[in-house]
Amino acid sequence: MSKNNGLMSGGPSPVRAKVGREVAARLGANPNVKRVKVDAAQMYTYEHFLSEDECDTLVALIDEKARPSTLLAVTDDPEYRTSDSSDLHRWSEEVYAIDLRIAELLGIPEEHAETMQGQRYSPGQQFRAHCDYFHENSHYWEKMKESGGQRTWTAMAYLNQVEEGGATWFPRAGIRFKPKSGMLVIWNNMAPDGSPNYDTIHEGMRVMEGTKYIITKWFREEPWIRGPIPTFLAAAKQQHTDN
Ligand SMILES: O=C(O)CCC(=O)C(=O)O
Ligand SMILES: [Fe+2]
Repeated sequence: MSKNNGLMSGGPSPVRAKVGREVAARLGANPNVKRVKVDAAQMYTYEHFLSEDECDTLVALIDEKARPSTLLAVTDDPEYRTSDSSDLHRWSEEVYAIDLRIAELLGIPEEHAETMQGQRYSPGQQFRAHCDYFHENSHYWEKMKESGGQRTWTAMAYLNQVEEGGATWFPRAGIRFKPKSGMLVIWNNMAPDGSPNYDTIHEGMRVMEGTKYIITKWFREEPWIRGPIPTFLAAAKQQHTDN
């Protein structure tokens, strides 16, 4: 029986189950990565994954391009997601380098990742409880299927310390992360059998004081980028792999 909220978000999948095992094995072998002690989901942290300089650069890029955040799901609650988002320029030197590092850390091809998104929360702003995976009975699923299918893993990094509030809370898994500059939190949105894991439901809690900045990267089960990546970047990628 898949663990979901009764809405039947999706069933088991051998492909997603395999990604779950492979990424977990890779993260488990990395001495910088800590497994979070929860049973309900595969969840990890990597402290100081981003340097202070990288965090500052990303904060500036988010400020440059911020627009009100959007939602795929329909909700009557105007307070559901009140943050600002910004789609970071994937092929810019700074963003691409971080993109690659995250993909290599997880061992998922970079092409499977959506464009990195930045989020900014001012005091009073929040992102209420939600799951990152797509509901496969929803109106948007057909479209998502064409662009890489289900979201499997999430990697999210805090770019600054927040004076008060703004923790990421997983109420069913029973864990809460306080924003810590440069820390990456990684989790598998799928259960071991590859079905959506409702226990990964989480909330970006209301910021009380200060501004919260994060980046989020969602990985799909299939390539999200269909075309070839720009050739000058392919060269950069080669160099990166050689180092
Ligand atoms: O702001 C947070 O702590 C969580 C953000 C989040 O869940 C998301 O962007 O999907
Ligand atoms: Fe989320």
